[in-house]
Amino acid sequence: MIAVAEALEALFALARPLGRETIDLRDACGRVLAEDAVAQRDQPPFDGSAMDGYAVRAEDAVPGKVLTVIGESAAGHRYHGAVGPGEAVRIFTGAPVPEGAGHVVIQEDVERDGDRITLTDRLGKGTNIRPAGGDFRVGDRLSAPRRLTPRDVALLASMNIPRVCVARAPKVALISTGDELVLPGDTPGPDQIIVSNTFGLDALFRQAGALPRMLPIARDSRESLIATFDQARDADLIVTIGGASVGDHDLVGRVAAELGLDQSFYKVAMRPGKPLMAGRMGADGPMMIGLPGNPVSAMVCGTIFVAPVLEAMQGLKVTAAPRRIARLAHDLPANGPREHYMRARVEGDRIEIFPSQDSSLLTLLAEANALAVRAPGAPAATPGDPVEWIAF
Ligand SMILES: Nc1nc2c(c(=O)[nH]1)N[C@H]1C(S)=C(S)[C@@H](COP(=O)(O)OP(=O)(O)OC[C@H]3O[C@@H](n4cnc5c(N)ncnc54)[C@H](O)[C@@H]3O)O[C@H]1N2
Ligand code: MOO
Repeated sequence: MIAVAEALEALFALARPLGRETIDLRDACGRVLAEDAVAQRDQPPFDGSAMDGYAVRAEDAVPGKVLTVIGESAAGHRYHGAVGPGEAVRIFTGAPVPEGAGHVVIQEDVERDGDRITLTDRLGKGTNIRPAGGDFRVGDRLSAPRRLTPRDVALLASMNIPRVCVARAPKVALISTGDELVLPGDTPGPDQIIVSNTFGLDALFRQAGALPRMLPIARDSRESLIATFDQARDADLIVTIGGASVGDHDLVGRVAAELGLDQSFYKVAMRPGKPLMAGRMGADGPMMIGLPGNPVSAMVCGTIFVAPVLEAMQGLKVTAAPRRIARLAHDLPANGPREHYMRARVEGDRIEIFPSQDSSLLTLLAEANALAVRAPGAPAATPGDPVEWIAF
């Protein structure tokens, strides 16, 4: 058995960065920017008004001043001309500030009578003018690599970048194994259950920017597994679920070896997740990660191992899930010899670790928002003790 950190290192060594592709900006959210995006223009492209009001010369922006309105500047339609002494241009938010103007007096600070305005004595401090290029300038960059957020998409749009170069999304073939499994919506036989973690992992991998494909459930036979693996040849990563342990029907390791798996490791000193395996299906074949079948084990291993691998494949920093510290809400017994990832809830800086950690319990899985991490052999802890945790 190897330690979690060693397993992660071995996985990162197996993960190969994928190529790039150029896609429409509307499809870019959640993808990883592979090349710096470069602004094609200044924003704003002109000195613009931040408010509805009157553009006046800086020296005319004094309480009590009486000015003559000579025209209008609206968003999309500038005033062609300059503002002279004693003059004002009616202006609206987003409109170009006319030449000569150094201040926009908001309309609430003005009394208007025909073409004449009188500035009241309430004039605010700022000029209400947004300088040209004050947001970004042509040539400014959004640096790669970076997972694009909806906010990034807004910025890229305003930089006039309709298509972006992103890392290709890793193709993940998800293989569930077991005679006992049927899909949600099917009618299970008396000894059957519904696949669950396959769907959880599918969602998790999508969040990590991958394109998972759920293959038909492989039955507990060599032939069925071989046929299913065969459908996964074009994947970047094959993730199997179940059949990883030592039972008579746990065939994944044996069949994968028969199909050319060059195994990197099998078994990790962690709880849950011990029977994890990984390797590559031949020199040019897909990477393979075999997850344990227990629903919690599969989701924990998906979070701790597979999601970071998917990030690495997309060119993001090669790093383990970040850990934070919270204060324990109760007593906790000493840990055993394996690193323990315990379902927990974090509220503020307080962590409550669930009393049952049975790796089959999906209700507690859904209830958790954190995995408390306990080092091998950690001594008993008491309320207020610091505990490391990972978002889950
Ligand atoms: N004698 C031993 N028995 C077991 C050991 C051991 O070291 N010695 N390890 C235990 C540990 S730890 C785990 S974890 C499990 C993992 O076993 P497998 O990876 O072989 O998983 P299965 O036996 O196929 O399934 C376990 C459990 O999970 C259910 N399952 C499987 N796939 C799914 C799915 N896609 N969706 C929902 N549920 C699934 C399956 O029905 C079983 O109940 O082995 C222990 N045993
Ligand atoms: O380690 Mo198994 O993964 O406990 O449930």
